[in-house]
Amino acid sequence: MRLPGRLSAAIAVLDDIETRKRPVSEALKAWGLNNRFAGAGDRAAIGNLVYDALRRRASHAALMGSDSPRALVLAVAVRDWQEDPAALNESFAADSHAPDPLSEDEIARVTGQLNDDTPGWVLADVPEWLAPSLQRGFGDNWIAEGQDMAGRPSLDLRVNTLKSTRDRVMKALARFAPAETAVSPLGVTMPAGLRDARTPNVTTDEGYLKGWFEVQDHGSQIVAALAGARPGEQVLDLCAGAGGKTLALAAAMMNKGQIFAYDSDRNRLAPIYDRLKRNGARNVQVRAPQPGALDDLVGKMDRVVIDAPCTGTGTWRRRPDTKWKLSPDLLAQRMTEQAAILQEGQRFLKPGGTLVYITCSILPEENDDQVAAFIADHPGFASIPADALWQGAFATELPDDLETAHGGVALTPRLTGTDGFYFNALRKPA
Ligand SMILES: C[S@@+](CC[C@H](N)C(=O)[O-])C[C@H]1O[C@@H](n2cnc3c(N)ncnc32)[C@H](O)[C@@H]1O
Repeated sequence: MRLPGRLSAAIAVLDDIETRKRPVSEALKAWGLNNRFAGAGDRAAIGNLVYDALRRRASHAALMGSDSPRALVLAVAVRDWQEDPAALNESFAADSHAPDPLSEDEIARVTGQLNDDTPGWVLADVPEWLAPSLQRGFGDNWIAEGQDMAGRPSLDLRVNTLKSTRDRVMKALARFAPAETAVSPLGVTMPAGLRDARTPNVTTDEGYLKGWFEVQDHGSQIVAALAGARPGEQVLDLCAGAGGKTLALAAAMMNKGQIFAYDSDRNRLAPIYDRLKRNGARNVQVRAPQPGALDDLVGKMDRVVIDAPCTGTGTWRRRPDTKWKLSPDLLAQRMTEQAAILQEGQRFLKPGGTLVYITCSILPEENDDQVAAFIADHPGFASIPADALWQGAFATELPDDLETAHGGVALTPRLTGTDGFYFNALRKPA
């Protein structure tokens, strides 16, 4: 397929997402199944067009005067993929799978600029209702933060030190030109490509199958390292999910001590068993959800890690559709869950133990606000200074702009080139 056909396909996929309220991945998969002639390169390019359209949906739509799938895809082609509209129209004329040619009005719009009256939330490509919250969290930088959250993410890997080294992994993946991550000493990163670039398929690599590395965003690696789990400790991973953080904690503990991995959702927990095996993580006891599953751990843990359910606003680069689906009700629901899990998690700590609170959200309501409310309700708990944790984990100074008002650490695409993450470690009084 040439570009015109790929543009038509992206328009059809966006149309399907809108009319059938389908998740993006499902709509892309369905398109692939119905168009088996399309190769892997075509499918990747169409996926890139669709995701790019959703990443900057608000500003594309404002410029085009329409949020129709066609308007969004034409905006991606010109604004993001740097296609020249006249050249596009020439290629459309020569391709029977092409969309209709761009009209004069469309060309004028797509080559124009957003005017000075454009609202901040459009410039930031974020939902209008979240603008005050982002402004509160990021001050004058909130538009720049939003814009970077509308970019493409890198592909990051965490080297599993139970089985390999960074040098070995970098050599095994040399064909993808990997680089070392800026902060984590265990990370390997491959920058996002432009236009129709394909994301390297590392999970079919022999090294992956042998457990040498896991796919994990660099921000997730940083917060897992900041959690500070040490060999020999008793650690409860209360929201373990598929085990991304659990595996990092097991490696940091060098398989010594004990991690209890729990999640209230059996289905989310299910992949953890295979992952533990592949990673050679032997100090993890998975506790499936059932009444009393954690009763024996009350008051006994050195560390409780809460990788809390959240809005996922820090992962907008990867799942831009969720940006536009998020609602005030869903945010309120997550906040209620977070407060309850913090309350639940602290019960398992022994005196002097550490409560680690993590979200992949960039909203203050889910981050500093939760910590402030928890501390107000639990006198004696206090944040462990973030600079000391950072120094301990990475042997470098904590960059000033990463520290939050309540002693947490905030990571964002703009600040650290990672997904958005929040971290705060609270010590229980001894
Ligand atoms: C951010 S995800 C965890 C991701 C995982 N730690 C990782 O690194 O791959 C949050 C998890 O919290 C779980 N969860 C939600 N409410 C919970 C509760 N009350 N107790 C335990 N887990 C809960 C969800 O099922 C979800 O898997």
